[in-house]
Amino acid sequence: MIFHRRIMGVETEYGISGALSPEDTARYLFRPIVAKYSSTNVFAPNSSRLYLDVGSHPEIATAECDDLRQLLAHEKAGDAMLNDLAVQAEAAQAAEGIEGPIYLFKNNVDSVGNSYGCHENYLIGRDMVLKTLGKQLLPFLVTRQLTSGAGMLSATDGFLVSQRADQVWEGISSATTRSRPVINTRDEPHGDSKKYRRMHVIVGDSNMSEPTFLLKVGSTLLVLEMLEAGLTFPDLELQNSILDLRAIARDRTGRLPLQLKNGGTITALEIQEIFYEHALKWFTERPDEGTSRADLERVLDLWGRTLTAIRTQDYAAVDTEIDWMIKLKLLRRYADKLGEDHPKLAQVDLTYHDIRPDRGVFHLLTRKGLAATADVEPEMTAPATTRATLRGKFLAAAEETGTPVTVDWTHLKINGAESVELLDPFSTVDERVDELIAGMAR
Ligand SMILES: Nc1ncnc2c1ncn2[C@@H]1O[C@H](COP(=O)(O)OP(=O)(O)OP(=O)(O)O)[C@@H](O)[C@H]1O
Ligand SMILES: [Mg+2]
Repeated sequence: MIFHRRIMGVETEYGISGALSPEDTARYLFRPIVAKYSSTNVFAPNSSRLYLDVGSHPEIATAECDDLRQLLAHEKAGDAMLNDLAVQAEAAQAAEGIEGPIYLFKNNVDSVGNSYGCHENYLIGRDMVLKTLGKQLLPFLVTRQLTSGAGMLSATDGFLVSQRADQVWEGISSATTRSRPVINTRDEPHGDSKKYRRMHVIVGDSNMSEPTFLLKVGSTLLVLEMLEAGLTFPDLELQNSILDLRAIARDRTGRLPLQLKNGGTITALEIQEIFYEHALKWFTERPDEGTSRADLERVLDLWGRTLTAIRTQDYAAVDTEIDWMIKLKLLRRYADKLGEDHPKLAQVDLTYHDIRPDRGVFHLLTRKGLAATADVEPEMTAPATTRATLRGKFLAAAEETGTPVTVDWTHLKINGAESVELLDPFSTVDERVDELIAGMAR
């Protein structure tokens, strides 16, 4: 089965810091949520999930989206919601005499080396053997950091293209996400398990740059479609994906030879170029469904320009669009002024990811025209084109009528009554939900 219109969602974990310990800061952050819902694990009005997992990293999992731009709008809504909570928490702390800013970082590694994720979820058909698909996808995902990494200064190895490259330990695994595979095959479809699977990609970096986010997810959507369509690719299986992942992060030229399983070598840049060339052709054949042609065209355009920039080692054509190149350029400016070893560089590396619009370095670069945007506004209402709209309506009605309810990705329930199960993430109408809502109004 080929999903031209595909359900997808992105989970983003944020780093937190403030005057208090991360645990205490997170407690302040979630105070308004706990006051309203008596829980730190809730669904927001736009149908996304907001929660505090172990390790005090606030997380937003976007609602089910079926369009690339919509997904970015929901991802941005996550930033906006958490930023609001941080502003409130700062005020609450100040009122209690605890002075100092609260920072939320959309990055993937903290100053002591703990890592937290940005997971992508893609719906695929039950007929796909996830292990086989994963094997074909792995070379793409291992090398995708060249276009989509967020970049970081490592204490020992200089500038790395990706934050997550050193944090992933396995290729494909069904164990918990804590073993950090590139692809997690845990069978939790959040939908009809006879029809669907949910592919859980763990290897990506969180992106500050909107064009980079669109390229990261958009290129993956195109590659997934091509694999579902059974297009034949050369055998790109790598002998040692995880070592390669680390090596690629350290090689901005993309030219390091990687060992192929079936003999011979290939470079990361060549792997991306193969997928890109196939995608160009696929784009002319695929039906115009799901993400718009205009948006996919932009993805392909940026993908091609980025690969050219890496091939020529002249980043100028994309260094306002690709996260790691935007950051590298900025760090070089500081290094020229202050020297390579100046502590300010690590601080800039971190504050690049500060989500506060009036303070974060990335946002500053945007205002100066040094980082491009995709002109997408945060979306505070549920996606109208997926199951998320049903959850959104249900939550809105519950709020309006003061009805206590419990929801998750596949269930809507008025407390004390039977729950309604929504197994089709593509479905936007359901009489049972209408009845539940009508029942509330009575
Ligand atoms: N059928 C589906 N196919 C693809 N993605 C889906 C589907 N249903 C839900 N999603 C998305 O999957 C994500 C699930 O996020 P959540 O944080 O709850 O992940 P999880 O892997 O189930 O749990 P956890 O992070 O707690 O381990 C959301 O972004 C959601 O939009
Ligand atoms: Mg999650």
